Amino acid sequence: MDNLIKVDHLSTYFYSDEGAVKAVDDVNFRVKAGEIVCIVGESGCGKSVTAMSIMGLVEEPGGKVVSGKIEFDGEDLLQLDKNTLRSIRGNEIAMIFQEPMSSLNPVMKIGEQIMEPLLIHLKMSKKEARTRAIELIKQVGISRPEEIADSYPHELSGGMLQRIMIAISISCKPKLLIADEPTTALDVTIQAQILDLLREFKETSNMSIMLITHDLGVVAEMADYVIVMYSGKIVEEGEVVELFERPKHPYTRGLLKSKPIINQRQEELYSIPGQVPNPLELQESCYFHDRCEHCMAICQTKQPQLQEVGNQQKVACWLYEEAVTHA
Ligand SMILES: Nc1ncnc2c1ncn2[C@@H]1O[C@H](COP(=O)(O)OP(=O)(O)OP(=O)(O)O)[C@@H](O)[C@H]1O
Repeated sequence: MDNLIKVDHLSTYFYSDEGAVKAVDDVNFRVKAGEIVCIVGESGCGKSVTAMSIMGLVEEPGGKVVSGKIEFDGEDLLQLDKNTLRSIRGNEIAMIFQEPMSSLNPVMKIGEQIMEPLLIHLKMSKKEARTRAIELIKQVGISRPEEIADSYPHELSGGMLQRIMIAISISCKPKLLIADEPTTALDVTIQAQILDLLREFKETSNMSIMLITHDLGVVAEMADYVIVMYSGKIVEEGEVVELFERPKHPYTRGLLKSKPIINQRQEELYSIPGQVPNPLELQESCYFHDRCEHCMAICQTKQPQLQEVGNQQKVACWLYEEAVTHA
């Protein structure tokens, strides 16, 4: 499969009086055509900022993509002017956010909001766009589409609004859909329906999806490939089955251990001890060392690099250094 997007040495920082936060720090990954890549990790590890960097939504002077390349369909998005990037955004690359309410315009009818990208990017006439908007509402599983098209966002439930966001995001048949915690605010049944919908579109249109989540249940169900982030860095990545069956990084293992198991009564859910380090106080060390039960002397003074440990799995952890150097 070809790479649709290739992110190389991406670093995005935020600046404040207290210093620079390396929200994304030298991150490399690929998303192939028709593949679902999940980015997983606790809050604050850089998942959303990775997505915002791809979308060109990191705003200076507070934040800045300080280095790297984001090759999409052979072009470096970071080198494009604002207008070209805007024409790619919402058209070839679309994004769904966690809170549909904050992405929709409260005073504009649903139908008009779905029509907008069709008018702008696909240059449809108003009549064509309206017909297509109604089709899209139907396609995301909402009945009475005409009535819904003439409603305002506050008249719809959270699950319906997220379906509308999906309708908007797929309206121009994007090659890449970035979904940032698209189901976190929804109850489990609706969550499953929304995930099914995303998978269905991926399968029928060969769209690639970059799915950001902290929920390993969602990862297990959706991902082809998984990227685990911690404190702005990728600490492990691999094919979903491999990563779930043979997790290497103690952080990944901790995340998996804290995942509830279906049909099994658990007295108390495990949680990784400690907290994500303050991004302003990161030292030259493995950032996970003070939460890690396998911490060695080297982990406290030197940062491990991401290395291949077989079967396309990569890990940044000193525990595997020997296996790597003797391989
Ligand atoms: N606009 C901003 N200004 C300053 N710092 C920011 C900004 N946006 C993100 N950050 C910082 O960048 C780091 C990474 O944040 P990011 O939102 O990418 O995390 P995340 O993994 O997506 O977490 P969550 O699941 O909570 O969204 C955090 O330390 C965060 O505080």
